[in-house]
Amino acid sequence: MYCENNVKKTHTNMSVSPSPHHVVLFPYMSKGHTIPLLQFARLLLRHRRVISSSNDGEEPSMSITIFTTPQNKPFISNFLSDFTSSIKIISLPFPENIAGIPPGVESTDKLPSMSLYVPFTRATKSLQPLFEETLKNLPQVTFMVSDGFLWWTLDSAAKFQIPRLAFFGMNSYSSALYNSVSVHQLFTKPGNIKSDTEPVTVPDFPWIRVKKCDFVPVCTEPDQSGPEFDLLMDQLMSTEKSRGVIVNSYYELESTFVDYRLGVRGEPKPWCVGPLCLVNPPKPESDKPSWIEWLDRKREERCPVLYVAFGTQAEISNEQLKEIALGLEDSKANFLWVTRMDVEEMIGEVGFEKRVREHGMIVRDWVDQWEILSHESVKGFLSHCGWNSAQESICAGIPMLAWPMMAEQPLNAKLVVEELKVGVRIETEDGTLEGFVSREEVSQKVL
Ligand SMILES: O=c1ccn([C@@H]2O[C@H](COP(=O)(O)OP(=O)(O)O[C@H]3O[C@H](CO)[C@@H](O)[C@H](O)[C@H]3O)[C@@H](O)[C@H]2O)c(=O)[nH]1
Repeated sequence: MYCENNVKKTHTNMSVSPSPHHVVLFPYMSKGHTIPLLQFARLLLRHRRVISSSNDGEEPSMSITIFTTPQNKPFISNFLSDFTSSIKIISLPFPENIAGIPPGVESTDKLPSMSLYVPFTRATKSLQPLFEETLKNLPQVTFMVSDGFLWWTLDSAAKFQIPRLAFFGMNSYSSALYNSVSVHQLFTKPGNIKSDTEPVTVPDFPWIRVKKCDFVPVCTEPDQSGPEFDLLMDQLMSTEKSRGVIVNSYYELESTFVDYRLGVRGEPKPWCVGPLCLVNPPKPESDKPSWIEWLDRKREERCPVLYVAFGTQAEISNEQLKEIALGLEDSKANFLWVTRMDVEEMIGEVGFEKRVREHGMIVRDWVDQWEILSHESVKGFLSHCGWNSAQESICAGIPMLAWPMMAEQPLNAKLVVEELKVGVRIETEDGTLEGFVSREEVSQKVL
């Protein structure tokens, strides 16, 4: 890519490099999509250029403009607070008066329900006129990376002759399986399967068996129409016409599936730029939140800790939450549970936190998950297998209890359990994705 060429030039000639590249990033308004693109910004800024041959002065070989909306700007500024001189953040107002979406909600983790994903995502198109007005007045842009969900940014990029790369949060294993299942019409051909839970062999990967419920319904229902399907088509078409796809993963982790994707005709080239969690800067020792102090104490007591977290979008019923809480309590394992929910209130068990106080801590704040997974006390991760969480766990060397809940998470769980063999699957009672998980299943797998 551009940055590699530039670095080569600076190192071979040791002469003053050409003026820096200017990159535009436009993350989708969801933490699981925004975080890896911000990490990608960090990665780009690591590339240095020589600015003076006399004193070997260097500076980042790129400047970056990040587009977002007002409510998301503080998170982004905070995340990249050490790079203020090379990064500019521009807020475009998010539309109001969208049916079902409360005013001020500009990120999927704040949505009352993920069933609002389609109107929320469609609403982002109203940012397009101001986005283009702003692009007109920016210094020349070398390339743009925008989220695959923001399909309309391809048209904006084309208007200004900017090469656009699409960022997709999925790994190559999941993308390859989605592609293969679709090409072979494994689930969409009528009569091919008897139930959503029947295992079927994937023709391109004969050692893998998948179930219909491992895939989002919009991709497997024979009747392929409706607002969700139309949105998906817009996103896929715009990705197909892009210059490339940025993937937060690495070749060595899933080479068979990267090779498969490289061979798909008509698809833009995937660039594996991960694992992006490794660019996270170390935290200062002086700045310890209470949960890190708690983990420090567990290290002194030589007690291994299970980290429990289900990402930023999972929707868990009160009944299911109660089984998780009581399963963790029964297991007697030390656990650190990060959740936005008020567990006691939702499970109707006042005193739960006090009861488990000796071995469990529940945190409702935003945490630095990478810092937690990197802590010596953490020896396991009960996770929904969002790709960021799963890859962070792999990079930190922490085995997972894989409990997928939505999106491509069932495939991430298969990758973790069956291909990489670094996790154990939590099973629902009926084998479906939405099925119920008993407290016994939780406590037995934890042990
Ligand atoms: O208090 C918190 C909570 C989360 N995180 C981070 O937030 C990210 C969450 O991402 P992920 O684990 O992928 O979960 P989701 O938020 O559920 O991610 C969505 O986006 C992912 C990437 O596309 C998909 O793989 C998931 O299925 C989809 O639900 C991770 O980097 C976490 O480290 C924190 O740092 N602190």
